[in-house]
Amino acid sequence: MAQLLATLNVRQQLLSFDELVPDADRASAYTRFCNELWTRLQQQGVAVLELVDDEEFSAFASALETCAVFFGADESVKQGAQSAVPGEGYAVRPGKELLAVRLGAPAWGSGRSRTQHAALQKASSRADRLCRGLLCALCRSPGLDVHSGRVLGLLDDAPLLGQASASLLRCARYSPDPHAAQLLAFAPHHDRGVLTLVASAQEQGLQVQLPQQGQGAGAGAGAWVDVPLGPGRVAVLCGYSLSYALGGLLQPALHRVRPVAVAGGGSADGSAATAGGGRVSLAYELCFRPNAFVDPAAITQGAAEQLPAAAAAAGEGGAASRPALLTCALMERFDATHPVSINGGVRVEQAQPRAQQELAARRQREEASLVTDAGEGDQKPAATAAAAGRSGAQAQKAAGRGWAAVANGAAEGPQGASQAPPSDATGQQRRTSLRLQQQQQQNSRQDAPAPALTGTATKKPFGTSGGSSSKEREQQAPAGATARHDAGAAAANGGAAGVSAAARRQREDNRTAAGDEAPAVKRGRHGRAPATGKQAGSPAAAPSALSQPAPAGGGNGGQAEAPAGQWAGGAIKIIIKDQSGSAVRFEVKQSTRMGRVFEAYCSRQGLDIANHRFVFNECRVRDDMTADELPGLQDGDVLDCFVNQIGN
Ligand SMILES: O=C(O)CCC(=O)C(=O)O
Ligand SMILES: [Fe+2]
Repeated sequence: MAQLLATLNVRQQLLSFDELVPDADRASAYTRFCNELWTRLQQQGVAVLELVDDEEFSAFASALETCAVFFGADESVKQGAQSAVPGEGYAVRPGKELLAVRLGAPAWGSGRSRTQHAALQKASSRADRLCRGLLCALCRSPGLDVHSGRVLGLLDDAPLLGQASASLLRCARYSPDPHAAQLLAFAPHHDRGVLTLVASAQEQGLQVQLPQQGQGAGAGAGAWVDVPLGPGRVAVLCGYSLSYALGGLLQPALHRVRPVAVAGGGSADGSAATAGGGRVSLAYELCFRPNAFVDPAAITQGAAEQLPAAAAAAGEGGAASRPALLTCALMERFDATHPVSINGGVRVEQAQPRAQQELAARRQREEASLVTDAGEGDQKPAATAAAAGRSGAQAQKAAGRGWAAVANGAAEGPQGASQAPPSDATGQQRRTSLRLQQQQQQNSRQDAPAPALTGTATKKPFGTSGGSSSKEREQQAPAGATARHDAGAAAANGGAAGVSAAARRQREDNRTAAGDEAPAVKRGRHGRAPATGKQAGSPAAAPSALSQPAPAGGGNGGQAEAPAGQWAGGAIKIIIKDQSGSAVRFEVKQSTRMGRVFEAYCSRQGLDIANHRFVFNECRVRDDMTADELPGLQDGDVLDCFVNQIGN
């Protein structure tokens, strides 16, 4: 079968390699494997591994069965799969159900749930081992040729003793509903992690878009192709974190899931793999640990000779222009450049009644001292506009926060890594190209029936896909935005929380000014709303002016950057926007603790604050920060509110 030619036999060429004395033949077979893997990821965005007859696949197969049984169980069993570990648990999303498990996390539920948890842990552990082997192979490939420790050293130790790993196994059952078949089951997205392994008993469903940028871009660029799965096969996809770490030498794979008709009817054949109907899949996402220091320049230093040219071809300036970042800051960057969750806009369940009451009382007390007003925002996701319009200097400021975290002692860096804050001189160019890429991706999402992956890795084997499907609609992926999913976010961002915990401030500001009517939010340069004349160090910025309504759209002469003394007058207005574009405006003083603003915002919007995070200049804003601690915050600036979703 043609597809088999495109698969890589892992048993012979990867897993057994390290166990055997590498004679010359084996060594060259291994080198070929490494090269094939690298080339496929570069040219196709995906490699399909053949695990047939390999006991490795049995863990995946039994985990797929376990998932099918779980998804076929009644609600009480599913609701029992709740966990205190961030990002874990069971969730229902449009067109699918999801179950997420973190390697090393304590079991949830009891009885059968525990057995299921154990089976999923076992599959995670196998997948983790496989991912590490593949990562090692990529580093050893002639195409890259860097010491594998530079990348493997950014992962957490596995298994961790009594701790949940940053890596995550995400199980999905897609709806067997024929109406849902009109929609994409998983909208196009990048995975945020390092590598993702996908397994499914069904051959069809997963599709990848052939790279449009970088060395891999060639014939058929931008076309959607089927990734043939089924028993014994595992797809390997490059995630955002690896792409960043390698300075863009590999592009993150844009992939999606088309719904496929899978007959229900349970386990008449003795297999539960189709219980209840619908395609079942496993996606193991290997992630860097939250406090790892990802330094693309250090990682790719001295790599294969063709890399400088490849980096230039990657269109984003290569490793040199990618600042070294902690994983948690990298994840904020991911969120800011992938503002739309593929399951976006899902309101999370309300908190428990008692906790809710307490929260409400506290909010009432605090809200009395905050002025808010709702405004109509433009419908473009704020982070996209901000990311696209930000200057290199601003991006550098944002990157600098990663360094601040290092100073707080939460970070580690590879030996010999440069300790100077990196520059981001081409940030603007990179973001522009990113936006272009996103637009191109969006444009090409209407492709219809895709060719399957075939051929060898040494040539670009794919033709363009023809036609377009008017039936196909994407779920919740507005124009201009590349969708993301939030797997791994909680764990990775947990590092940010850890960084912040020590520094909680007690000084709070007390009262802010009286309310005013919300003007429509307009963005000026750098994605900012026009500054008003009463602030930003203008002569009018006197304390007495604080109790006056802010003139809407008043000018400061188009000044993009406020003078350093902008806080001298005391307060500015900021805007918080959610992913739908609706905006709420707040007036804050220098010493206002941002947590209070977020609580007031969530209270007003009926949101559970525990499930939301706030981002300014691509970096998460911690609750304990005061307004003047947000570098560059000016009157009219927009903070984005994102939903932390469970397991996807
Ligand atoms: O179900 C699949 O085939 C892929 C799922 C996926 O892309 C993900 O979980 O990130
Ligand atoms: Fe994915």
